[in-house]
Amino acid sequence: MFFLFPFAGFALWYIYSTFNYRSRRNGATEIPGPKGLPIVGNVLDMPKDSQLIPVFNKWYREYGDLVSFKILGINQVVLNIEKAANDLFVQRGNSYSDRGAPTAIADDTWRQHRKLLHTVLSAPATVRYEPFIELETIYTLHDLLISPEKFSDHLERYAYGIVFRVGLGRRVQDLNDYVVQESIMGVDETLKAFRPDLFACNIWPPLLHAPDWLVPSNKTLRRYLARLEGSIDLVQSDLKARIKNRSAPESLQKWFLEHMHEFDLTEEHGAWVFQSLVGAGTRSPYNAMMQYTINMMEHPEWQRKVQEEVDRVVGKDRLPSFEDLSNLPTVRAVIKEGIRYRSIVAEIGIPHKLDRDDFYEGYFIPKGTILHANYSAILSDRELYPDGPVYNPARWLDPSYPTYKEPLTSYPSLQGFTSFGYGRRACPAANFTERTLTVIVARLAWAFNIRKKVDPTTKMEIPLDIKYEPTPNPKPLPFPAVFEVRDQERARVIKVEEARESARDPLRTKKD
Ligand code: HEM
Repeated sequence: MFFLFPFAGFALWYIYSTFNYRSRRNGATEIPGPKGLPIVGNVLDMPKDSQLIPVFNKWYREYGDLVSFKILGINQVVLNIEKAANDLFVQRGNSYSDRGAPTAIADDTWRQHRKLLHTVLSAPATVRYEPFIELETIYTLHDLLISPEKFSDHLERYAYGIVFRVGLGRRVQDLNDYVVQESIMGVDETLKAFRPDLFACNIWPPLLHAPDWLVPSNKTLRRYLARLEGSIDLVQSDLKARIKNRSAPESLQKWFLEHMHEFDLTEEHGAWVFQSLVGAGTRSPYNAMMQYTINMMEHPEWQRKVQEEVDRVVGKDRLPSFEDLSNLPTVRAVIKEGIRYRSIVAEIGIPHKLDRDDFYEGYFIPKGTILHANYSAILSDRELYPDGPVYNPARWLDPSYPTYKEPLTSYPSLQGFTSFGYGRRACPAANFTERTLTVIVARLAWAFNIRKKVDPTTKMEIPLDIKYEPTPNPKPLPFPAVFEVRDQERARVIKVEEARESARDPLRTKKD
């Protein structure tokens, strides 16, 4: 009997909100979009096992710059042009900055979280961690030298290695680390929760209290949150024990615990902030490195250009370092274009939720609407990107393109780039990402040729057929690639550096 309550509640809410909506709209036009079915809306238009981008792009072609659809009575809007994303997410950021996902932090403390994130990820703060970052790159080059076929694991370990070392003062030796495994699970589940059609309680919060047999995603969500809390507790108590016995190395979380009085946050909040750093700060850089791998195989001419630049600036006898980055615009261009290209083929933004009724260009956008920036459309805009979806790093290096900016010692840069989001929810780590990605990519280009695998029977290169998971910020599904050290002298430099730097690693334990 009780299980009928959510249904009855839903029906009443649906009828009420339909009538209420008409009066609030006050004669304004509705944003055009595909007509859905009664009650369920456009649920059936959502592809269960593939990406949302093709659906959003099809609607863009059919309905225009702004498209609206509904999932179980909740309005959703897709923004297909930069102007609309800027006008709403940036100019009216006060009202368009909620997340609206069950795993997102929903209370008002997120503003304090942002303050903390901006403080710890600011340029001066991260410069302190450059030696740690270089150390992680050396481990990665060494891993790739020893077992190049596991390139995907090594690049993922780098992404985790950086955030765990800098953020939490933990070393990640491999992906089997328990806390890393829990984080990978956490990131996977969080990203699913940001899809408009998964996690029923995301769409209609009272369903969180429905029985599991009725809403199976509730069980998944509870299990995931419990595991996540367990791993956060583990990291936090481990760190506190090490602070107490004075063995804790420098890390952003240690810094927070020592400066907590400057923020209106508790220890638990702080722990969640650093969990969000792991959640948000591992998948995207890993994807960017995988995209670099794919692009170097698909565009060997750009691999040659990057290697020529790195060799000219750095030479053969030492690894590229942070001091070289301003002289490596091609490396930065290849990274930025890779992120743009990936956003076009595989990423929608993380949704923003509107917290009041609003009117925009004659349209009514009701309170509670979930808005998605369609990066694929925005980053292929013909005015800014004349050759649209083509992978072309020259657009950042050649004055004939509208995206070119000088001086090349600073540009291309990831600061303020669309792929990092908009307004108050924009990625706080563009600078941190820029530095951690540029140094690893410069070192990868210096050390390895990346090429397609050759079929031993036909002796022909195996063509790439890259597919992505069906979530926002998806991982590419496994694909083959060959990482080949460029020459034995470079292999020697990597081995020498690894031996020297790992001996100095403050997080090395006796059993390593
Ligand atoms: C290629 C690398 C990266 C890309 C493309 C990227 C992109 C994004 C995007 C699109 C958002 C959502 C923005 C919005 O809602 O409008 C975001 C949020 C966030 N990113 Fe990044 N990011 C990257 C790397 C990182 C790294 C390395 C870290 C941390 C070390 C990080 C930490 C965060 C955090 C904490 C948020 C949530 C902010 C909030 O909700 O208030 N990101 N990022």
